[in-house]
This record gives sequence, C-alpha cells and structure tokens, in this order.
Amino acid sequence: MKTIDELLAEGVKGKRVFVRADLNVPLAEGTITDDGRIRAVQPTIEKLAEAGARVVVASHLGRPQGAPDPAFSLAPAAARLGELLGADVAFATDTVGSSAKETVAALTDGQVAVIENLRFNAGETSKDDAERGAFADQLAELADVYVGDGFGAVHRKHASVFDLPARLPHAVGQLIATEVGVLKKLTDEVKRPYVVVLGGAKVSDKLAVIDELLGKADRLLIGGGMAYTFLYAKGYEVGISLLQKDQVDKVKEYMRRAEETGVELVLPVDVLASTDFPDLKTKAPAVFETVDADKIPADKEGLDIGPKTRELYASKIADAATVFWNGPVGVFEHPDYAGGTRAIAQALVDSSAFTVVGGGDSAAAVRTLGFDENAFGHISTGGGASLEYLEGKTLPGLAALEG
Ligand SMILES: Nc1ncnc2c1ncn2[C@@H]1O[C@H](COP(=O)(O)OP(=O)(O)O)[C@@H](O)[C@H]1O
Ligand SMILES: O=C(OP(=O)(O)O)[C@H](O)COP(=O)(O)O
Repeated sequence: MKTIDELLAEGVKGKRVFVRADLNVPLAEGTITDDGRIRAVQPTIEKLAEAGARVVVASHLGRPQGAPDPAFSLAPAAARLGELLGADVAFATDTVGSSAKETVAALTDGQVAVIENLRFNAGETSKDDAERGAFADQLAELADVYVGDGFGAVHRKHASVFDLPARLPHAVGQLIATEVGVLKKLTDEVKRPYVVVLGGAKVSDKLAVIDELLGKADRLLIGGGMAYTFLYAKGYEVGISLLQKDQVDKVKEYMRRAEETGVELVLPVDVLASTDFPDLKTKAPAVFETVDADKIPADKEGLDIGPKTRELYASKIADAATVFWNGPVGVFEHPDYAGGTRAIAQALVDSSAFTVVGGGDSAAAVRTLGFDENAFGHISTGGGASLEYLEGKTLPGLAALEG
C-alpha cells in the first residue's frame, strides 16, 4: 500500500484528493456528543491541506435508506472539522450533484470541503456491483487521487470504500495505517489469557464474528443487546429485550462448541430490566428493576448488565494479558444504564493487560464516562472493522488500497 508520506513525496499540490473518512459520530439533537472520529482523521486531512491539496472529505453517517434524510446530515461534522482545523471548511449539500461539483470546483490549494452523507445515494451500499460502480464513477469525477482513511468502514463493500479506489490512484491514510499496525499485534502475537468482551446493538453483525473468535479467544464475555439471544438460546424468558430469533440455532451451536473446546463463554447472571426504553433526550430518571438473568419479566427489556455480572466480568478481566472490547454492555447514553459499561471500562483500566477498545460507540462511551484515553492500550475507531480484522478476514477497504 502506498503511504500518505509516499503520496506527499510525489506531490499533491493543486490535486483534488478524495479522503474517505469515517465521520459517523454520535449525535444528540444535531449536536455531536463525541468528536473522536473527526479528531482521528484530522492528521491526514491536515497533512494533505498543508501540502496544497484540494481536499474532498467524504463519509457516511448512520444508516439512512439510500435517500437524503436531514437527521443524518454530515453538516454538524463538517462544522466541527472546521473548528478543529481552524479553517473554513466548505460543505456540499449533496454527494455527486451540482452542489458537490461546484464546491469542489471552487476549492483552492490547501482548502478542505466535506460532501454530504454518501449513504444518501443508494449506490453507496448497493449489493449490485453495477449500481455501486455507477456511483463510484460519479464520485471519481470529483477527484484526482483517493486516500482511504475511514477505518470504521473498511469492512463494508461499499462504493466509496471498495469501488472508488479502483478508479483512482490511491494511498492509505495515517489513521488506517496506525489502526492496522496495532490490531496486527492481536493476530500475530497475542498474549494469553486473551479475553474478548462483546456488547452493543449491531447484534447480527457481531454474532457473525463469534464463530472465529471461539478459535482465538480464551474467554468471551457477552453483554449489551446480543446477550439476550444467548439467554433465550439457554431457554430463558427475555421479555421484550433485543432478540435475534433467526440466530438462535447458531448461538446454541456456539455454546456447544465453546464447551467442547474449553473456551469460557460467559453470559450475564443479572440485568437491569424496564418496561420502557429510557429517554435519551431528557435523561429523565429511569424506572427499572434488577433481576436475575433467568427471571426477566415478559413485559420488560434488559438495558444493562447487573451488579453481580459487573463483578463477575471484572474478575474475568483481572488476570487477562490481552483484552479486546467492542460494544457497550448497556444503554450507556442514559446515566441509569451506564454502570455496566463503566464497570467494564474500569476493569480494563485496572488490569495490567494490553487493552484495545474498538467501535464508535464504545470509544465514545469511554470518553463520555470520563476515562482517560491514555489508560487504554489502544482505542480503535472501528468496532465491526476491528472485529472482522481480528477474524482474519480480507477487508474490502484494505484490499482495495493494495496494489
Ligand atoms: N441491552 C441493550 N439494549 C439496547 N441497546 C443496547 C443495549 N446495550 C447496548 N446498547 C446500545 O448499543 C449501542 C452501541 O452499539 P454498537 O454500534 O454495536 O457499538 P460500537 O459502535 O461500539 O461498535 C449503544 O448506542 C447502546 O445504547
Ligand atoms: O459505526 C461504525 O461501526 P461500529 O459501530 O462497528 O464502530 C462505522 O461507522 C460503520 O457503520 P455501519 O456499521 O453502519 O456500516
């Protein structure tokens, strides 16, 4: 892969450089609650701008359905990028339409523009090669060079991640290079015991990686939304908790295999359960009860791991040599359900293990709960991406940057 420094050595002055970033930041009422992903790609953008490139930054945000949706606009992220750079950042209100074309054409050397959410165009995420390719062709008209630096999205076979670099001279950005450098250590020379903590809400994505992890980790601690599919597979009532019913057989198979191979697959023993999902806007006090994992009432959903589970998981982390954690174990955005996630973060900080926290929300949780980023070995901007990298999979966004 060509590095950003090699690209700069070739000269980028006056060239339009398309930077595929991951600016998928958490928003509350249009306000960014954690700008970590923007800060993470800032060095690449700065280097290019300082070298006189006309920088076109592109990203997705959330999961809009292939059409413009103001709730998923990248405008707040563009504004924040401008503040961080201390420069005017132009914003195009579409991705490949007249606004994008005019905005890019108006760039002068060293200036930066952000184009609107790539997923406002159905071609970005299409499973159809031709449809994705047609969108990539349009994106390619906006640039002379491509820099891949959206680590959080490298596991997605999307137009801007996979198809576009095939159409332009390309290089790898500084963030992806750093991320891959650290994660490589977890595949090449992992120190044991190796503990993986999995939580979050992207349940089907994450259940898929457990297959491989069972062959790699010594202990797998399950929390967050995915825990309930496991508890259900054990025969427990999970009420109205997140449940992936179509995955129950697969999960049963995981539990069988874990037992056979001696991998500790650890599930919550108690949870905080409520009839209502909490109000994340007002953060009004939640009404919940702490129940054993086999006693979740039929009208309630599990929203955090309980105190016994926090203690159990901390003890499973305490003697680890390596810990990888992806996915908050509860709805940490509400203070009443942040305790489990805080306990996991604290256990990582207290252990002498090499610790990696991965994922947009996991990284945001660590920071918004007040932990010092330096207390962790590495905070990765990608959750799904780092999990799939650790699985040993070929990631479309990395493969596309080779050659
Ligand atoms: N029990 C639960 N029920 C519903 N949502 C949950 C639960 N536990 C965690 N979550 C949610 O999971 C989200 C993060 O999931 P995910 O995107 O998979 O993590 P990451 O971005 O770190 O990879 C958070 O917004 C959190 O509120
Ligand atoms: O937030 C992201 O991934 P993550 O939650 O796995 O860290 C990335 O921006 C990818 O988003 P996607 O999972 O909607 O493709």
